[in-house]
Amino acid sequence: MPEWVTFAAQTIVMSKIRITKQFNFETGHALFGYDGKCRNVHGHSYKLSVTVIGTPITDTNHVKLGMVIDFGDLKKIVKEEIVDKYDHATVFNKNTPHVELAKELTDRGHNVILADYQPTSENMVIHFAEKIKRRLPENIKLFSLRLQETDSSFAEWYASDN
Ligand SMILES: Nc1nc2c(c(=O)[nH]1)N=C([C@H](O)[C@H](O)COP(=O)(O)OP(=O)(O)OP(=O)(O)O)CN2
Ligand SMILES: [Zn+2]
Repeated sequence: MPEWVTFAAQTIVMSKIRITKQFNFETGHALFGYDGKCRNVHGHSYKLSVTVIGTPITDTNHVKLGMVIDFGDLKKIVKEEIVDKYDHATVFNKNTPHVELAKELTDRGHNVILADYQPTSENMVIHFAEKIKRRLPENIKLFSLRLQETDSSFAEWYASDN
């Protein structure tokens, strides 16, 4: 085997790599008790960036050779846990009188999510981190999440901070 091939293989074995996939979903929410316009029911085109970290597979017989995780497998997890649930749903804090509004909307056939927290981007990104972490294979770690509410506003979760 030429020397450069050995060198390349050794370099790949040693490297931890971060993989990011981005998602979009449209979700309504209201911040009960908030002292601004976001106390009203309104919506956002949320953008979620999911970054995981791991070592690319080196087994030459593995169908996922060279991948930390197949982007498609990461997409399946995030779609099932978050996008498919939150897209075109409205999130309310179930610990507030908004629970009545939520019930009325649900009874009328609307897609409502009752959260156990105020649905700020901070709390939503914490919740999403827990949901994604539970679905990742043992050897792949959630590195960070970035949840963007508007062009100028986003919240980030980093494993290293928590
Ligand atoms: N720390 C947080 N502050 C606010 C949140 C939040 O989740 N965390 N959420 C809201 C509103 O839901 C909404 O996102 C408004 O955000 P804001 O950036 O203020 O949006 P604007 O369009 O008013 O801001 P521009 O600067 O005009 O883009 C409020 N605060
Ligand atoms: Zn908002």
